[in-house]
Amino acid sequence: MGSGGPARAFNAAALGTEPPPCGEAPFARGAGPAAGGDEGRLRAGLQLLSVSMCGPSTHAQQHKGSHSGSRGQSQTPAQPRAEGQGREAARCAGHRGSLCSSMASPKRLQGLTAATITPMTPDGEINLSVIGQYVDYLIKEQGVKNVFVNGTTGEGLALSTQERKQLAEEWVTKGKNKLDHVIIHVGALNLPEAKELAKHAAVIGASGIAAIAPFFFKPTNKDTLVAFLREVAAEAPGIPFYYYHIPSLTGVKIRIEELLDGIKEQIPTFQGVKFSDTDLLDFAQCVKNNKEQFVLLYGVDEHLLSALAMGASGAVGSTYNYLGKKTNLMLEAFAKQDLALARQHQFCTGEFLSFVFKLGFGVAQTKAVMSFTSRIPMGPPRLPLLSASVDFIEKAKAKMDSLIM
Ligand SMILES: CC(=O)N[C@@H]([C@@H](O)[C@H](O)[C@H](O)CO)[C@@H](O)CC(=O)C(=O)O
Repeated sequence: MGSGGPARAFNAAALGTEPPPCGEAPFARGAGPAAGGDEGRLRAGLQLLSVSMCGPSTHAQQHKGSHSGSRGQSQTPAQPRAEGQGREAARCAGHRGSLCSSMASPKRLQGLTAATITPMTPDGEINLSVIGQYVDYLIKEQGVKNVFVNGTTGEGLALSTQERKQLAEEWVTKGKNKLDHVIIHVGALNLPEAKELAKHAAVIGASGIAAIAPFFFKPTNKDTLVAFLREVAAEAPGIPFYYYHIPSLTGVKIRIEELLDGIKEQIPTFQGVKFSDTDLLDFAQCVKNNKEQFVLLYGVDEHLLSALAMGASGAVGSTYNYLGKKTNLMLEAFAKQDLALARQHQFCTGEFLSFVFKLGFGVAQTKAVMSFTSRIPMGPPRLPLLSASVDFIEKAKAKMDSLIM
């Protein structure tokens, strides 16, 4: 499976194949042997793509009895033991034991990562009581074993620092021995808060941290952005750092190709980018120049197949909460070079999103969709976001039911 699967030439003819309807069984069509000579073009895109479902080792297997004090033993070259890791381990030793069994995983982040929703009670408090159920749902129902906590979908910037810490702790605790990666988004509008959250994430044993660029007072060039990120990353010197690029929301449009040039010298724990943008030229340049060094995770779910063709290492997004299973089938088809089938799965996600976009779709509506698909109550969003309407929920549910069987 994945890059280790039998080499088959890219089926150029399949490019013109009409995809079967959304509900058709996987691998029903287009899986025949290849005719075209474009194998090399896709091979690059396949090499680092490994479907998360196919990864045999679980966090539990990798870390039986481990503690962050011994984390260095299992690191890959991509995660060098950073200076100051001992300091972090020492901090961890002083922290309450149950959280300190370290989520840091020697496995590179790949496959699907769900950008988690923050469950809330009807009166708008964060609802930690359903996180355990949420973890089990993602694994069992969606085949997703990585989470990105307190990001956009998680309303991270609408939460207090205290709430963000509580959520981070709950995800690490409930994900222990179950999830492969718990990445905590620690970005904030001010440096002290981002640093505090980064330090906290390291202490509780998160597998990695990510940060957006601050977006009220914005960095105006690469150097100021790197200076900000460097200070944040330095608070968690033993775990990977990912830059969260989402220019549509931050307005910070510094190109990632430029950012990555020389970044490792500035930020030793820099591991990759969560690329939530549609500039596939920038994305492709990042892959071309840095694929072996960095994890390049794509964040526009409806365009994921295009990013896979460009060589994405994996994806982080909101729809993997409820369309993870479908998207995993797409990754699997892509890894098998069955482009027609991969496209069929992408079209399904696209059909749902295209439908809900017309109704008005954002984080609030994502919460509603997740509530009816998972049957875990996600509650309302926090102001200034408003709850999805009953009309939206009925229409979105009917559409989802027509696509997923
Ligand atoms: C703007 C936005 O919310 N983008 C989503 C996508 O998953 C998005 O919901 C999806 O592609 C539908 O447009 C993610 O990139 C956000 C994300 O990963 C996060 O919650 O941090």
